Amino acid sequence: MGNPGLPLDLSCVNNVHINLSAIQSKAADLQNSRPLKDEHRAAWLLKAVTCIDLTTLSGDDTASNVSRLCLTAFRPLPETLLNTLGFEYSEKCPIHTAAVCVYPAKVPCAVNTIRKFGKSCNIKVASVATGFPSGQMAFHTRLEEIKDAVKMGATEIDIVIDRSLVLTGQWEALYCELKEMKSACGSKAHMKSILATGELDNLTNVYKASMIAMMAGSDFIKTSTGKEALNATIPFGIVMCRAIKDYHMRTGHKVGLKPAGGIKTSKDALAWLVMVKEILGDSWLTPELFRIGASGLLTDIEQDLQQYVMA
Ligand SMILES: O=C[C@H](O)COP(=O)(O)O
Repeated sequence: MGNPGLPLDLSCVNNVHINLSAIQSKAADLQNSRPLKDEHRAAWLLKAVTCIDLTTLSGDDTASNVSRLCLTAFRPLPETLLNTLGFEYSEKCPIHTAAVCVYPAKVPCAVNTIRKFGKSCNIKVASVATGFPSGQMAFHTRLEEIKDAVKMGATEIDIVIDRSLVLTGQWEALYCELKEMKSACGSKAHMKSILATGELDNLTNVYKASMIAMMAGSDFIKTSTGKEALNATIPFGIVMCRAIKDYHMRTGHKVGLKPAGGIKTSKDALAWLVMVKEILGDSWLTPELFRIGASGLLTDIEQDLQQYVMA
């Protein structure tokens, strides 16, 4: 299922150098590109909603706030607002977030709530794993955490990579760890690999870690945990999209992108959608290939849509 991966080929990473100023200038071009036409803004914001992995990853998470999160995933916008925009919540339930994302201990609660209220929507339950957010746990413990989350019903596992393997150039060791993690996910769960880009020192490492993660079978590559000092930025996104494009050209396989961490405004969300459209094309703008991991984005999208309908 998903990305089968490739045998390790270090030639994909050995002679790579990513030019920081070229990426910064691409990011500036994207920022200065023509704003979205007003008549398309609502459609893009609704698209963003359907691509959200609605997240709660707090030390004080409880069963009730996880259940509430699942209900919000099921009905992310007020019904009146949706109706004004020409949509409705129906049996087929077209407007819902792609997934909820929680700690492993909260997977049973999320699975039960989604089963009860949102089954027809196919909202996925994603669990972070492998010692999130630091990844600094014994390897066997990290693998067990994946297996437990899958057993409890998570169908997407957001693993964190061991950043020390990137910082010391141990690409083969990183590949081997990720291969074992992918196999711990089994045939039913997708693996999303969190690179923690803000801790990888430079953009060349971001490209290399992206490539290794895809070769090892990651179904998505994800920027950040939301806990690093520097989280999802457009320059990181550009480099990851270029790696995804190179991997696609080489294998024909489409790997997804998940920016996460600090994405809080509709403007941020639209910037990511525009960047993905520009580099990877429209076919990546679906929940199968693009997610936004966010705990606090929906409120701003709702306010933006309210203003849009009042204008
Ligand atoms: O994986 C998702 C992130 O943890 C969400 O980060 P955030 O709380 O900054 O939106």
